[in-house]
Amino acid sequence: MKAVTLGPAGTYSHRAARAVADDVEFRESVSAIVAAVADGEYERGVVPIENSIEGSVTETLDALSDNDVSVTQEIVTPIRHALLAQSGNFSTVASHSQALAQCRTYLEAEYPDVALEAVASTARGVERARNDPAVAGIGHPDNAGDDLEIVAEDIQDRQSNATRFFVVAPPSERSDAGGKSSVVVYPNANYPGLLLELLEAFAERNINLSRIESRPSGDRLGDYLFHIDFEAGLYEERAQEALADVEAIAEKGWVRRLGSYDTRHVLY
Ligand SMILES: O=C(O)C(=O)Cc1ccccc1
Repeated sequence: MKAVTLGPAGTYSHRAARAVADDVEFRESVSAIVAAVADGEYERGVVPIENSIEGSVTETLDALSDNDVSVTQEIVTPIRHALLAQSGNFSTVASHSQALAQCRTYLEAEYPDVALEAVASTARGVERARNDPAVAGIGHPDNAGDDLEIVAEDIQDRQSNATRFFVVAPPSERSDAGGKSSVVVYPNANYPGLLLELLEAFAERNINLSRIESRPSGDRLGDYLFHIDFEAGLYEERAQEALADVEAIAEKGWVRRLGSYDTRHVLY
């Protein structure tokens, strides 16, 4: 199976993608990965959706509402960041914006004067460090190779740092089987109690929500769509009933069923 994920080689996304495919290719942005799967170029894509320290990856949420894809699995992995450089003497730290944010307190305490540079991925930051002695990268310690020093390990601000990835697939792969499901809801309406009604559709059927995120629709200020993850499979009657209610509430907008899936924990 051929999968596409965030590159170059060595990103956390790459490590997660290896658990689902033997053949992994790369793109430089989450939107490009989801679009490549929607276009049928790849059978699977692996994208970060949420981190335990930094929260949602908004680019992923937006790509999921803008493209017709399904979610076939979620992968949860621990994230342990290392600082990699040619020596301890550097003036810039380059990494993915999420990695820089996950190490914010450490960097402020240990390197208050360095410049922070957000690049497309952690592996891209490590590549910057490999090419420039004034730059350090933050990434998985395996990226050090023979030419970079591991200046510090486990530099994330909390010891427990986990990221959740979605495995995305073409819409034809959408499944109703699985312990969890994800939907995107655009009510295209705004009245007191709208969100309460959406939540009641699940609460009344004893369906636990594991996440709800609002994202601006992009059409006008104050207009939102909602990303909802819940702990039931779409094959279950209670889930079908809840979504029938949600669809009625969103009659002026739309509901996108990303599908049902199971969770896989990947350690590396
Ligand atoms: O840049 C990477 O390595 C990614 O895969 C994105 C990311 C960044 C920080 C934590 C988890 C995933």
